[in-house]
Parts: sequence; C-alpha cells; structure tokens
Amino acid sequence: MIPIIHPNWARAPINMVDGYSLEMTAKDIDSLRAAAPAIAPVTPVAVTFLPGEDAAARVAAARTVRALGFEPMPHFSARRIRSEREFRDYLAAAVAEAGVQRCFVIAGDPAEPEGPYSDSSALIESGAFEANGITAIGIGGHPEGHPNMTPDQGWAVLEGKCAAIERRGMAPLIVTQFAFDGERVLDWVAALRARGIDAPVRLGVPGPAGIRTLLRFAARCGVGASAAVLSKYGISLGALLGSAGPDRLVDTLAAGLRAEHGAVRLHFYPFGGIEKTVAWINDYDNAHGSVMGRMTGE
Ligand SMILES: NC(=O)C1=CN([C@@H]2O[C@H](COP(=O)(O)OP(=O)(O)OC[C@H]3O[C@@H](n4cnc5c(N)ncnc54)[C@H](O)[C@@H]3O)[C@@H](O)[C@H]2O)C=CC1
Ligand SMILES: Nc1nc(=O)c2c([nH]1)NC[C@@H]1CN(c3ccc(C(=O)N[C@@H](CCC(=O)O)C(=O)O)cc3)CN21
Repeated sequence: MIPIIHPNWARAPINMVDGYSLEMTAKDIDSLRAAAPAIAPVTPVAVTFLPGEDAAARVAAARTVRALGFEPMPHFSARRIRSEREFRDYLAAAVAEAGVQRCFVIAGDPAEPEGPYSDSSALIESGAFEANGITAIGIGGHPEGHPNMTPDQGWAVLEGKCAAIERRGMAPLIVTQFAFDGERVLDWVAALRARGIDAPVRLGVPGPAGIRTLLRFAARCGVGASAAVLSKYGISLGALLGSAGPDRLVDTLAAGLRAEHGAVRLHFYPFGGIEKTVAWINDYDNAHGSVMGRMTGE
C-alpha cells in the first residue's frame, strides 16, 4: 500500500519536507512549468476543483503535471459536480490523458449540492474510481473540526471513508486542511492514531505568502486565524503589509512529531505562489540535511 502514496513512505523521512506534495489550480500551469526544475521528481501535485475553471483546463493541468515528471492528483469536489456525466467524463479524461492513478475527494463549500453528490462518500461509493484503475484516494482531514459535524461524527465519517476506500481495493490517504496552529494539528493526529486510523497523513501547510493573502484564504476556508494563533505562526497583526512563511509551524511539527503520530508528510498550499513555495521548501531542505540534493546526486 505504501508506495502507492509516495516512494518515500517506506522509509523514515530525512527531514520535514522529505516526500512533500503540492497543490495547484488550473491557472497555475505556467508557474508549475517555471518551478519544475526545482521540484523533487515524482512529487504528488493536487489539481484543485474550483468554480470558474472547466474540465478541459483541469485536465490540461493534470497533463502538465504528468509531462513534467510529477504525480497528478485531481480533486473531485462532490457538491460542485453537476451530473454523473460530468464526474465520469472528468475522471475518464484525467486517466486517459494524464495517466492519473490517485484522486482526492472533498465535499466542497456549496451549502446545497449542485448535482447528485452531497458528500465525498457518494463519490467513493460510485465505484467509478476503482473501475478506472485508481489505486489511492485522498480524503480531507479537519484538525480544527468541521462546521457541520460534531467531533464524534467527524471521526466516524473519516473512519467510514477509509474503510470504504480499502474495501474497494484502494489505499486511503488523509490530507489535512491548512492550519497555522501546529500544536492543534499534532493533537489531532495523535487523536486520529488513538482511534486506530493508520492511513498515511499529509499535514496541510500554507506556502509563504503575503499576510493579507493568508488571512483572505483563512477566512474563505474557515481556518482559525486568531491573533494568538497568528502570533505563534510569526504574524503580528500590526504588519499586514508583510509576508510570512511556515518556518515556525514546520519547526513546531518537526519538534512535536513522535512514533505515536505514525506516517506523516507535508502537503503545501501555495495560494498562487508555487515558485515561492518551492524555493521555501528547498531552502528548508538545504538547512536540514538536503534530501533533494541526495536524490539528484548533487
Ligand atoms: N468553512 C469552514 O469552516 C470549513 C468547511 N469545511 C467544509 O467541510 C467540507 C468537508 O469535506 P469532507 O471532509 O470531504 O466532508 P464529507 O464529504 O465527508 O461530508 C461529511 C458530512 O458533512 C456534510 N457536509 C459537507 N460539506 C458540507 C457543506 N458545505 N454544507 C453542509 N454540509 C456539508 C456532508 O453532507 C456529510 O454529511 C469541506 O468541503 C468544506 O466545505 C470543512 C472545514 C472547515
Ligand atoms: N473549505 C475550503 N474550501 C476551499 O475551497 C479550499 C479549502 N478549504 N482549503 C484549501 C483549498 C485551496 N483552495 C484554493 C483556492 C483558490 C486558489 C487560487 O489560487 N485562487 C485564485 C487567486 C485568488 C486569490 O489570491 O484570492 C485564482 O486565481 O483562482 C488556490 C487554492 C481552495 N481550498
């Protein structure tokens, strides 16, 4: 099961960015191309499912990811998919044109579904993924909870999705919402493992970005950004014009991760700044034993 998620899962990570994954939108094709020489080979790159982007643009993004030597992981946002046909056509095109083997399913923000799928389980239970040869399915993890569910309901849904994916012969992967509060994320992963959920986990980390951009995305995505949490992250609300990287967050994770947290890697949300995010990752890597240098023989 492990190599299906990333070749590096089989061994202990050399540093916190070892085996990282990235996210892009269909608009980021040119910046992915520009950043590609600096991105580790076979890095998983998720392609978001945003309103205002059509299937052709998303397929083109996935094709570019594959052509550049990375592993495309298209998102399927259940509530934004308008018909069974739209779902099946996008999946088939992603497989045929980009050799997609991994997909990520998420409910999506619309309060009412725009089509036949009200949650990510409905996509998993459609049977379409395994029928198209998909080997791994990513699902969302919510260290800060979920506005529509109690914590117990949230765990039950997560357990149910992992079980359904495995029952269908695929490997589950949990990718968490980005966060600014590393301690909260560590507590959540410990609770997840204590419940017996042993699926690989990718912890969502914001890429370096302007503070206004970070706050805009936090508000849009329901991510906690209190003054206290931002201060731990290294942002002072008196300096809205500046920018901030995930240095302190990643240090907190690195210092706090224990065997009890199980297999964990990072997933970066670049918020439009892929090149800046990759530069940050490589700086961090160079300062912490340089796994990328070893992989490329530099
Ligand atoms: N804005 C916020 O504060 C946050 C929002 N979310 C939302 O929760 C969703 C969670 O996705 P998954 O973990 O894949 O959940 P899921 O697909 O496994 O669904 C779990 C349950 O939540 C319900 N649900 C999901 N999204 C909903 C929505 N937008 N409105 C009303 N009910 C909803 C589903 O019908 C289902 O019963 C995300 O797509 C995101 O929209 C999650 C965390 C923070
Ligand atoms: N609840 C929730 N809803 C989401 O839509 C969502 C999350 N969580 N978590 C993180 C991901 C990442 N998402 C996104 C959304 C937009 C861009 C993006 O680049 N959008 C612009 C730029 C706009 C801006 O800077 O505000 C674009 O051109 O589309 C990137 C990632 C959406 N995501």
